[in-house]
This record gives sequence, C-alpha cells and structure tokens, in this order.
Amino acid sequence: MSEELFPRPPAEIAPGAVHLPGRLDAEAQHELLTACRRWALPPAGLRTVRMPSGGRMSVRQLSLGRHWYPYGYADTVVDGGGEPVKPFPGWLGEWARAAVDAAAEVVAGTDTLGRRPCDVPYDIALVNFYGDGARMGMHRDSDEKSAAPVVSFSLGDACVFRFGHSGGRGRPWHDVTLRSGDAFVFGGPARLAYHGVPRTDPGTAPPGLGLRGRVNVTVRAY
Ligand SMILES: O=C(O)CCC(=O)C(=O)O
Ligand SMILES: [Fe+2]
Repeated sequence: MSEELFPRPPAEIAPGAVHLPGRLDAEAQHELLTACRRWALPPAGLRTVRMPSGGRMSVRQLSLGRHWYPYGYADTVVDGGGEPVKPFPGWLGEWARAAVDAAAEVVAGTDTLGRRPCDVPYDIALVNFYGDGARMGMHRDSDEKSAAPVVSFSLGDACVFRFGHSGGRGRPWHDVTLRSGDAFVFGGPARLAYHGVPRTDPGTAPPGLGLRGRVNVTVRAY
C-alpha cells in the first residue's frame, strides 16, 4: 500500500496465523462493501445479537450460508425473525481460498494451512459491523465442524485485532492493526486461538471508500 508511511509486509503472527496487509485493492474493497450493504437489508439482514447471558453484542451482525447464533449454526434466523439465511456467494469462497494460498506462501516450508492450492469448500460468512465504540471480546471460532482456516477481510476503520492462543483468553497475545483491505488467515495450530477486537479507530477509513465504521467479513467452512 503505497500511501502507508511504513511498509507493512505480510507477517506470521503465530504459527498458522498470517496477516496479509492490503490484500484487497480499492476496487475489491468497494465491491465487498457494496455486497455487505445489500446483505445487510432485511430479510435476514443486520441484527443485534443477544447473548445467553442477556447482554447484547455491540457489533451488529449478519450471516451468509448458515446462520450463526450463540452458540451454533442454523439454516434460519432462529434467534430473530426465523427467515432463511442468505446464500454464501461462490466468489467469496474464491477470495478466501486465494488468501489462504497467499498466507501459505508466508509460512512456506510448513504445512500448517493445509493442502495447496487451497481446496476448502468455504460455505459460511459472518459479516460484523462495528460502529464507533463497538468491540468484540476474546472468543474462539469453535462452532464449525471443519478444521479449515478462517479467513477475515476488513473494511473501513482500522482496528486493534488481538490474537492470543488456544489455551485461554489471557496473555500472551499479539495486537495487530487491521486496516481496510487487510486479510487475516488463521488455521492449523492457530485455528482455535482466542481472538478479539478491543477497539476500532473511528475516522481512519479510507476517504474514498464511503464507510463510517468498520466492517469485517469472516469466511469459514462448516
Ligand atoms: O472483526 C474482526 O476482525 C474479528 C471478527 C471475529 O472474530 C468473528 O466474527 O468471529
Ligand atoms: Fe472470531
């Protein structure tokens, strides 16, 4: 990304966890954001997630392919209006597989991210919308049966993405800044690591994108 003051090379944050800065160019970011805006409309659009504890997530969310609710997957919005979930688009699976292949280049010499080229049948995406002040606590993505890598794409405001380990929510962890267009892949030994978003940095979205806030799309295989 030429406008960055300091270069941001791809980096293996932990074994199996790879940050791919600037993975999506401005056109791809715009394309993904346009799709997110379409998906966010009802039915089965953006909603506030209620936790079993009675609290609400500050992040608003929608699902594609299968509906995620705390804690499982369903074909319909079982904790909302009961509508069928929107389909998972094939092109998003292609983007995810290509990102896994790019991440595998970074960890070349290890097979932590599975077979090359990536042949994972990605079929689920969670789209998270972070308004000012929204955050996501430390958690694991553990409701999928598949051990395939998770691929996340970020749009809009930058955030601190906290990536820990599978042994618990606590330290050690790495804080990584995810910016608009970045991808983050976590598989292999990192697949069940705890991670979260302690904060976003409002107002840091690329001016040309036309987004206030942050959108994150995580692609998974069920
Ligand atoms: O917003 C992010 O970057 C992370 C989202 C996440 O961890 C999730 O949807 O499970
Ligand atoms: Fe997650």
